[in-house]
Amino acid sequence: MKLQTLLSYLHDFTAYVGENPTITSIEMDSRQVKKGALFICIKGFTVDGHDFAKQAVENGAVAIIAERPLDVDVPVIVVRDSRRAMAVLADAFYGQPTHRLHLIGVTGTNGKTTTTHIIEHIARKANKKTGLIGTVQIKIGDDAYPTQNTTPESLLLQRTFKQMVDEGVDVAVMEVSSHALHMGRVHGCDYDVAVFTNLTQDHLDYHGTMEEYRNAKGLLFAQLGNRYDHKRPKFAVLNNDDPASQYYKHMTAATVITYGIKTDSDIMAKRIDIVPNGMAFDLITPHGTARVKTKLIGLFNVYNLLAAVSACLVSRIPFPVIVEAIEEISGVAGRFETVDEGQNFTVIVDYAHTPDSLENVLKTVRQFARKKVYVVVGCGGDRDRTKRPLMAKVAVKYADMAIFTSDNPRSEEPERILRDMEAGVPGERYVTIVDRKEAIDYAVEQAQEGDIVLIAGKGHETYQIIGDRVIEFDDRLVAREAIKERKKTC
Ligand SMILES: CC(=O)N[C@H]1[C@@H](OP(=O)(O)OP(=O)(O)OC[C@H]2O[C@@H](n3ccc(=O)[nH]c3=O)[C@H](O)[C@@H]2O)O[C@H](CO)[C@@H](O)[C@@H]1O[C@H](C)C(=O)N[C@@H](C)C(=O)N[C@H](CCC(=O)O)C(=O)O
Ligand SMILES: Nc1ncnc2c1ncn2[C@@H]1O[C@H](COP(=O)(O)OP(=O)(O)OP(=O)(O)O)[C@@H](O)[C@H]1O
Repeated sequence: MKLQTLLSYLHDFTAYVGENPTITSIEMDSRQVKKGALFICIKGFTVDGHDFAKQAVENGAVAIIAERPLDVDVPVIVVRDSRRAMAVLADAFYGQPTHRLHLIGVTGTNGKTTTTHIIEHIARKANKKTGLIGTVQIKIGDDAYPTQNTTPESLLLQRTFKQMVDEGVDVAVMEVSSHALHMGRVHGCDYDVAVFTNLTQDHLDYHGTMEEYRNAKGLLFAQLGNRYDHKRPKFAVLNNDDPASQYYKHMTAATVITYGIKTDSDIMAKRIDIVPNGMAFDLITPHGTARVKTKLIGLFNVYNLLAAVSACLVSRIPFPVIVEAIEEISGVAGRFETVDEGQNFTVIVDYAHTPDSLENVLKTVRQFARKKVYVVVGCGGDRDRTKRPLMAKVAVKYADMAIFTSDNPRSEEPERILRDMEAGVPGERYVTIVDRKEAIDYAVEQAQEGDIVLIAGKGHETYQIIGDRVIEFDDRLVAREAIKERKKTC
């Protein structure tokens, strides 16, 4: 594609005089640049891409997008916000792939991964070829690819959508983080359905206030009428039991479909019961009503199921197919995943890493706990500090024994993170063990017949970030080993 053609998609840049080279690729990392590339300088959080423009040119870049003029021998196009410009250019360069996909975006503090996996499962049951983008992985059909972010940067995102189109995907479902919405990573995406799960405290280190956080999520539902933004969705699927939905309802131009348990909604769950190995509830929709049984556990998962059902119904998946699919779905990796080595107590690994998700998961554990509940929990470093005392409070409130430990301390001193947690529970009973493996071992050693050990915070993750080291660490494997060890010594 010619540079000038590509630039015609941008409406906010400083015109340049010079050559009109053919662009054969777009890159944001100078190390990936090959001959013919358009290099986009992104001001990062750790380094500034503008500093790598010369290296990009040496590697073959034929034009540069930047936020300021640069002294290089190729055309430099100056834009106000290169991250947002990148999203528009990537969308154009890859042939606006989301126009050719049925795209479902899921946002909310908790439940994005679970809801997207349920939607993927239902769509597959309806014989659709699916694509999935989220925290755990990127999937195209049965092929899985690792990913770093919940919502990737726009270049990877649009490249992935293009691959999905090429491989015949019909339904693409993705998690849309508030960071991605705020940074413009999803600009250019043409959503058919936008889903909201819930809004509770998280990411205030980035967004500052709950209002800003709510507004960032709202961008998924808004029609801002600006070519930089993603198109408005056709349907907005909103959790009627969450107050933030009222705000999104008023700001969206999409057709609103609501779901809920407490508030009268288009799609509802009633008569929710805990049954052996799962739950049963009446699923009430405009397309039919059925008593469904699911292997998923916890009221929060009823919400996730309702969100997914609503998205699938507006995506014209038949009700009977949805019901059949729900009954089959087992859990999502690291979400309420049990570790079973035949021991006489229960060990659950869960990704709960916000006060609200920890509370939900502990309430669920409490519902079926016959004896003591142990929780092993920590908080991430370099992330929202205000969550720490709140998570400690929740742990102490619902568990018989809370064991505070390290999550991913990143560049922070682990002891300092733990002190922040402890500040939330003065005078309460808890144990602090900095080393996560030792903390898990301790909980497993303490557990007696019928007890439940919940290991919270890292779920599916297979690593731990301590300082600048990324070490192999999987709560499920560590717990499994601890249980085996315990059995040997018993
Ligand atoms: C704060 C943030 O969003 N950071 C993201 C960002 O990293 P960064 O800005 O630090 O990038 P950088 O490393 O400083 O580099 C700046 C630029 O210089 C370029 N560069 C760098 C070195 C070089 O030699 N040459 C070169 O060209 C880089 O390619 C980049 O374009 O760009 C990276 C590449 O795309 C992202 O992986 C990274 O996300 C990190 C991992 C992250 O944790 N982000 C969080 C805040 C986030 O986005 N989270 C949300 C949701 C989480 C949730 O819901 O729980 C998410 O969607 O993941
Ligand atoms: N609807 C929900 N409401 C509250 N808590 C939930 C809900 N669904 C899941 N959870 C809890 O939150 C944890 C994370 O769930 P999930 O991975 O589906 O959310 P997420 O939005 O993708 O999180 P993240 O963006 O941080 O990856 C689960 O392990 C569970 O404890």
